[in-house]
Amino acid sequence: MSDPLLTVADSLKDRARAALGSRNLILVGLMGAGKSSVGRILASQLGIPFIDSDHEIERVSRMTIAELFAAYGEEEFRALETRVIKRLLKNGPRVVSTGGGAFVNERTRRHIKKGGLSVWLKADLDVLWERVNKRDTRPLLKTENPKQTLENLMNARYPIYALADLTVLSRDVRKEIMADEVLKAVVEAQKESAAS
Ligand SMILES: Nc1ncnc2c1ncn2[C@@H]1O[C@H](COP(=O)(O)OP(=O)(O)OP(=O)(O)O)[C@@H](O)[C@H]1O
Ligand SMILES: O=C(O)C1=C[C@@H](O)[C@@H](O)[C@H](O)C1
Ligand SMILES: [Mg+2]
Repeated sequence: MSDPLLTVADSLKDRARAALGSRNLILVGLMGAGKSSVGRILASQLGIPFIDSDHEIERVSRMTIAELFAAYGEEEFRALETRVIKRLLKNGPRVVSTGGGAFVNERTRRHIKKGGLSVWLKADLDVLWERVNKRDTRPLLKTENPKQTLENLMNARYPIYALADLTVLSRDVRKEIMADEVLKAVVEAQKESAAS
């Protein structure tokens, strides 16, 4: 006999995959929200490719994000990020995890809105801080008081991230559970748009 729990999980993946069609699933949100790690799980569950825009930027430039910021400054980095994300979204369906500032940039946001379904992984300050303070690779957090900087970024960016199509609360639960919550949100959104 088939395991009823497995059947439910399979049908969630299948329903989310069907709801997505040829659209990309694009994760946005602050550093540490889980875009890269949850994105990878989502892609494997949906059976579609996963791409992380920060990794792609590092691959094409053959520099780290920190080196790019140091050598060219944030403005040049954002221009490169816009171009890379525009290209990544051309061949859906894919799961695309974006850098923390991507959706805040108006041009990049336009490409994301056009390129698929955007999901904001929203987390509170303590969850984010617990996750990001373990590594010092993030140039924007190289300040006197990085936790305060993170809070300032939250205040400035949360109203913009809220423009994403869907919002999923990123909590301190396993990444697989977070991925399931994203799949459920995708299915629910599809049901709502079919009903309207
Ligand atoms: N649900 C979770 N539970 C526990 N740890 C998590 C969870 N999600 C992410 N993490 C951990 O938090 C850290 C940051 O996650 P991740 O790199 O996925 O975030 P991000 O949103 O891609 O950040 P960035 O914008 O800096 O790339 C990683 O060490 C990851 O393993
Ligand atoms: O929040 C941000 O603006 C950033 C987040 C990272 O993903 C990188 O894209 C870069 O460090 C900038
Ligand atoms: Mg990431």
